[in-house]
Amino acid sequence: MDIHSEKILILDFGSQYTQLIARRLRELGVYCEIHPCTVPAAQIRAFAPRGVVLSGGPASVLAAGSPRADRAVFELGVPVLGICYGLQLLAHELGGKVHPADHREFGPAFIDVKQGSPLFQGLPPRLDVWMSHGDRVEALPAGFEPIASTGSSPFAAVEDRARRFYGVQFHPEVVHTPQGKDLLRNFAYRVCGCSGTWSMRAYAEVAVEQIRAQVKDGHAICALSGGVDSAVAALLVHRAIGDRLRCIFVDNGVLRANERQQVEEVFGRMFHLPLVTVDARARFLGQLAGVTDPEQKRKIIGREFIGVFEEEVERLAQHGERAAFLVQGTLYPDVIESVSFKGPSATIKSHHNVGGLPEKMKLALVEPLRELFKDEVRRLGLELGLPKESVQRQPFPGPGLAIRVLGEVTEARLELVRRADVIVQEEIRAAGLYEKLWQAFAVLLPVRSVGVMGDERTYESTCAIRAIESTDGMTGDWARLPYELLARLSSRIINEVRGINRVVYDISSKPPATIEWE
Ligand SMILES: Nc1ncnc2c1ncn2[C@@H]1O[C@H](COP(=O)(O)OP(=O)(O)OP(=O)(O)O)[C@@H](O)[C@H]1O
Ligand SMILES: O=c1[nH]c(=O)c2[nH+]cn([C@@H]3O[C@H](COP(=O)(O)O)[C@@H](O)[C@H]3O)c2[nH]1
Ligand SMILES: NC(=O)CC[C@H](N)C(=O)O
Ligand SMILES: [Mg+2]
Repeated sequence: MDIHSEKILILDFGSQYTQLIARRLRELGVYCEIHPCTVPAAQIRAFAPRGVVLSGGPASVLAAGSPRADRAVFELGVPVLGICYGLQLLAHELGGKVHPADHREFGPAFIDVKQGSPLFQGLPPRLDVWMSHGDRVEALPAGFEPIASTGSSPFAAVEDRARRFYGVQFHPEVVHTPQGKDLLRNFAYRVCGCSGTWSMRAYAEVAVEQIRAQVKDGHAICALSGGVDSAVAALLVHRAIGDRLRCIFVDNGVLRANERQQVEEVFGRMFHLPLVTVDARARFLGQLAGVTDPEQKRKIIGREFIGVFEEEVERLAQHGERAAFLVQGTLYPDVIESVSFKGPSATIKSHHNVGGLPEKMKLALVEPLRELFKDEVRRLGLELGLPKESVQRQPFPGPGLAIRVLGEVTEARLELVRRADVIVQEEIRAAGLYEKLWQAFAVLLPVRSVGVMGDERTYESTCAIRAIESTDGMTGDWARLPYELLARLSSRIINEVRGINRVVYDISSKPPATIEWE
């Protein structure tokens, strides 16, 4: 079965919404990939798309050096949909005219649709849309006709039906264009001839076959954290190669309450995954002793993880098991971030990175989730029988509580944040908010303050609560938790966790703050 026979190529010109185009198409059961607009023609041909989408972008096609796609896209004989900058590029490249508009359009607008185009089939004659542009198309290339207009622009949507080229000035991929998904469905199904064969079930089958073909012999190791990504990757690989998989869970001493027991329970006893827990608490805490700098903490943890995995590979070798493969839960956003059209970005914090592992240990990578977004991984997890609690688990960073204990990481301070975190988890769940929030957790600050409890003076630690709404962790807003919930959190933590006498709520969004405090 080739679930990749219906593929759409998205060329990225730097729009903030490019990923949304991919999500919408995938929701429609159409496999697609985002590539930088600079991708060479040979690669485009090899990808063999059923259609191409040109994304929006911040540049103006009128500016010298603004991004272009290889002209081969227009010669593939497949449909093209230009969105915003993509439309302007179509017009500019094929002989039309683009100019800065007198009236820039930002925000909601409506378009009047000329009936008859496959792009608008089944849609009403007037549509609410979302605009965000300063340039506009003033003259169409030969062969093109307008198919929708706004009060201020006659070319809100255009087509060259013979060549199957389409362009829209608005953004069908954003939720503020309520029927945008129908338009994208029309493009994918009616214009490109896709039928929506991409599903998580089909994906799982194909992935399992591919893993079998890749891991023909030898063992594969997988660092299993109990998080969604590594769990789903491990389950897929286990399906493919059974007990040639060795999962390694590291108890690094900075886990949350009961985390080790839960992971062993779910993956060992429930899924019969061959799981080894390495008790490395002393090793990690020993190395972290006295360290307060966040980057240094992260680097130590990354290094110790690698050390533990190396020792495990060595131990397997002594038992005659040659580990030749490393399973990683790399997701599609991780992949696109490294190939994006946009330039390299500054290092904000070093995410503990198991990525340092393979080269050093000469293991081939098995990354069965490389094509998926987080919500797709969650659906795949359900498909593979992972319990709902595991699938909906909020992300938990590899460096664990070490980066949620600001200042020195000691057993005593870890215990404070652990106990506060249990209360946060309980109350957030009880309020029915766990799945709505990207993350909610407690942070122990290196600050003591004066309080009065039972007529006694206290001078104890401060705990901050972080609750964040986000779709991908890249940006986020602090959650407007109900006051009653905040009150309960504060009173429970202060009453139940001896050593904390003050609770504060973090009201910073990302950016400019980050989600974790270190
Ligand atoms: N305690 C641990 N033991 C073994 N491997 C770990 C541990 N913590 C993290 N890892 C490895 O680091 C990788 C990255 O961690 P990350 O938190 O990004 O992913 P995850 O834990 O699988 O999913 P989630 O993002 O939902 O927490 C994990 O996929 C896992 O391979
Ligand atoms: O596996 C991980 N290793 C790390 O080193 C790491 N640091 C942050 N995070 C998680 O990533 C998301 C974004 O976090 P920040 O806004 O703090 O950068 C949030 O979801 C964080 O919990 C990590 N995950
Ligand atoms: N959102 C976009 O693609 C904008 C395209 C172009 N930069 C303009 O302002 O018109
Ligand atoms: Mg994790």
